[in-house]
Amino acid sequence: MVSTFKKYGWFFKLRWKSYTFGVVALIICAILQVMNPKIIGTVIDHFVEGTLTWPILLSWVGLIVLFALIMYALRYGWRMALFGNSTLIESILRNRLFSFFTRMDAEFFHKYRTGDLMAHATNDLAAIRFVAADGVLTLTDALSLGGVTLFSMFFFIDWQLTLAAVLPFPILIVVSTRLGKMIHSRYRGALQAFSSMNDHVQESVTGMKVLKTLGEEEEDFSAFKNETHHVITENQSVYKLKAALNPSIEIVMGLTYVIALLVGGNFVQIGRISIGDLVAFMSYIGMMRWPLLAVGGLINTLERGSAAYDRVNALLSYTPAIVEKEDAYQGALDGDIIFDIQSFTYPEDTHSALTDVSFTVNQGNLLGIVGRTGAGKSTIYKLLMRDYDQFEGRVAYNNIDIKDYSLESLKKGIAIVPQENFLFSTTIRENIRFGNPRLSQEEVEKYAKIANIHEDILQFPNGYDTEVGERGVSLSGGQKQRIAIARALAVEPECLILDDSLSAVDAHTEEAILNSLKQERSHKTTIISAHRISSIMHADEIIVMENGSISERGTHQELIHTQGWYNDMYHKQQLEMKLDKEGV
Ligand SMILES: Nc1ncnc2c1ncn2[C@@H]1O[C@H](COP(=O)(O)OP(=O)(O)OP(=O)(O)O)[C@@H](O)[C@H]1O
Repeated sequence: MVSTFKKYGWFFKLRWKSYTFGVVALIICAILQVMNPKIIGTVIDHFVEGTLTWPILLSWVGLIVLFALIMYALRYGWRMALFGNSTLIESILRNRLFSFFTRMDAEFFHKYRTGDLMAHATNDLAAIRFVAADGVLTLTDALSLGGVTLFSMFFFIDWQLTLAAVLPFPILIVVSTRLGKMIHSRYRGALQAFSSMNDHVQESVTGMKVLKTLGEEEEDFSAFKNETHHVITENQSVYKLKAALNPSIEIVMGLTYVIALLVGGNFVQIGRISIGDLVAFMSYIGMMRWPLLAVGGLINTLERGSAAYDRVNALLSYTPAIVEKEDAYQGALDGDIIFDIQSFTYPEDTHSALTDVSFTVNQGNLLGIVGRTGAGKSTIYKLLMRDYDQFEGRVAYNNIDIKDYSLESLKKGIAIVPQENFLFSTTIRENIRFGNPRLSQEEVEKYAKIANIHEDILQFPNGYDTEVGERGVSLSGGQKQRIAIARALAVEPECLILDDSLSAVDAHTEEAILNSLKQERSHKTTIISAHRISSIMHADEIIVMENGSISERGTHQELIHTQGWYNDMYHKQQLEMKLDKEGV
């Protein structure tokens, strides 16, 4: 219990004023609450002794009403204080987690599944919030109400009677601690099951089109039912223990009542305590029920919060493989690119993805990369962007090692249009100026024109204000690609990489885009990879990749005069185009 609250220490320090107010208010409430049985006992004794008068009765009732009003105000106060804090800790951690996600590298997202990360950001944070409010509230309430009640029983009624009545309480402490530990370990299992089910939902919804095309809905649904069943059984095992906790408290309470009645009745007979005292004592035992019951609830809340906190913390302590050097070069990235890799192997892979790949791209030049799928084209881009560090060799811009640059300079200097492009659920304008939100409409249009998408956008119902993404218009693959190109151009990158990003546009549009790119980016470097030779044939240099190595290199003219893969591919594609035109 202490260890759980220790984890939250930083937050309690941050909000110490409201926590102090909340805790003090709870304690005052507890003190006022234990006054009532004592007042009732006193009134009963007046009644038994025949000394009860209207003024006495009214003054005691007036006191009860006054206490009730004060308690109302205090309860309102502590609720506001504690629950306000709990939403704050949730939002602090949520922001921390989100900014952490945005800083993570490719390896991190390769390692963690999206569903897991979603479960951290929702379920875990809710459990943490619960501790910061309900946990603190229950602990303070249980301790103060239980403590003040025991104190009153001990000092205001009879200490021997109190000792006799609380004899069964240690049993309860042992039972609840044991069950608490078991609940903790089972709860971890339940969280993991939920996380895995979350993954399934996320993957199935994202891949619904594929599922339907392959007619796999039934199989996927039955796999999902298994996962749900697993979540249910894991949670049931938690509830079984929780269910055992409450009845054991009832047994202890019953025992306490029996002892209090036997011993207390005897004390009344021998004149040690009054009848009013015995009635007050019985009420106090009733008041002990909530603190004792709360212990069970508290264990549960704390275990959940603690498990969730550990999971979020473990995630936040992930150290990215890509770390910026202390005195990293902050200047803009420019100049020639030197790519000289002797070998690169993906983490957790055994065979090398790139072997002896060397090339230089002079500033302002266009490099074309072609090759079969899986040949290593995208891997080159990942190293050019410093997604991975553990390669043998060197990557440099303007003769400065890529590892010496600040991550910000790299981010600003390189823009990639990946094969699978992604548009955000917002307007086309916002998508284009995503990396540069201050762009004016004229500038946005300029980049849309270079990417040859301006005319298409004007045809949409709301022009640049048209929403895209899940709730917006459906765009063709080629339109998506061109908007993604405009978005990359809008950051005016020193190095623009088009990773097979013209595959869905027709040959005529492709030519137009390449021509405008050549004009607009004559002083900046562009790298294009494509399956279609026409996309890169005008490049200053073309390299052909095969199995992670360069198999051919040169200009288009040079390559079509060698008897290699490039030449074969070029002629094959020329023939296909010719047949297409002839409508064969
Ligand atoms: N994250 C990764 N972990 C391990 N291996 C990977 C990873 N990404 C790619 N690979 C492997 O590296 C090799 C090169 O892949 P890469 O994506 O660079 O090929 P590509 O030429 O871009 O192919 P395509 O034209 O189909 O995109 C492939 O064998 C691929 O399976």
